[in-house]
Amino acid sequence: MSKDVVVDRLSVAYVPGHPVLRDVSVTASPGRVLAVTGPSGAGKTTLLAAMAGLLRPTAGSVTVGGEPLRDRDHAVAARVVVIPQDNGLAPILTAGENLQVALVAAGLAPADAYRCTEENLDRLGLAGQADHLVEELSGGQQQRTAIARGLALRGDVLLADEPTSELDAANRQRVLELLHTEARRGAVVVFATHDAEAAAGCEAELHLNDGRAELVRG
Ligand SMILES: Nc1ncnc2c1ncn2[C@@H]1O[C@H](COP(=O)(O)OP(=O)(O)OP(=O)(O)O)[C@@H](O)[C@H]1O
Repeated sequence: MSKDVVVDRLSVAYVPGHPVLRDVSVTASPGRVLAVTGPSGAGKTTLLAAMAGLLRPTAGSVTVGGEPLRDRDHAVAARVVVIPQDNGLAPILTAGENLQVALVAAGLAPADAYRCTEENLDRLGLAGQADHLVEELSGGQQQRTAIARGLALRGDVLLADEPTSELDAANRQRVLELLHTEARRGAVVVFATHDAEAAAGCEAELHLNDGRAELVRG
């Protein structure tokens, strides 16, 4: 069965009566990259959080493979991987340990987790940083570590929140190519971005403005 992520007439409010997403509908499909664009505060992070099972809708639903998402545990079981805007790295661990811990927690044997960590740090140009504590990494290196961790988990759905915001031109290009590679292996890929050119390179683009959505392409 195709594992579409279907957002259907979704509304989300942090404060009752003040929705930050209103009646948003969009379908993200395997093999395609959906960019979520819109000004600061438009609701991009909120939409990704709802698609990750992190926020409960006030109305409407998010379904993955036809099943309404109940919570984050359900989303993890449905292999929905998140690369958060703040990177979500454990600062007391090294870059490598941040991947290994996540991979072992996801069920990999330690030897496989070690190999997968090396491979994915290398894909992000971080082979030399595996043993560095997160606090010893630059902002861009931290962001690439979080992306390496997200890719290593090989989700069926990959949700990335502004994954290129801290990157130089070469690394931005590298990360965009990797996101499209994830889609080519059959994942659903959704990323929030302020980068109009990156969004234009995606199969679909959803533009949010003040919580309302318009599918501008796809
Ligand atoms: N935890 C929260 N509690 C209350 N309001 C929140 C919370 N998180 C976000 N908001 C509000 O929801 C709205 C949408 O925020 P969101 O972070 O989804 O926007 P965004 O499009 O991702 O912005 P940016 O591009 O700046 O990251 C904003 O008005 C924000 O102030």
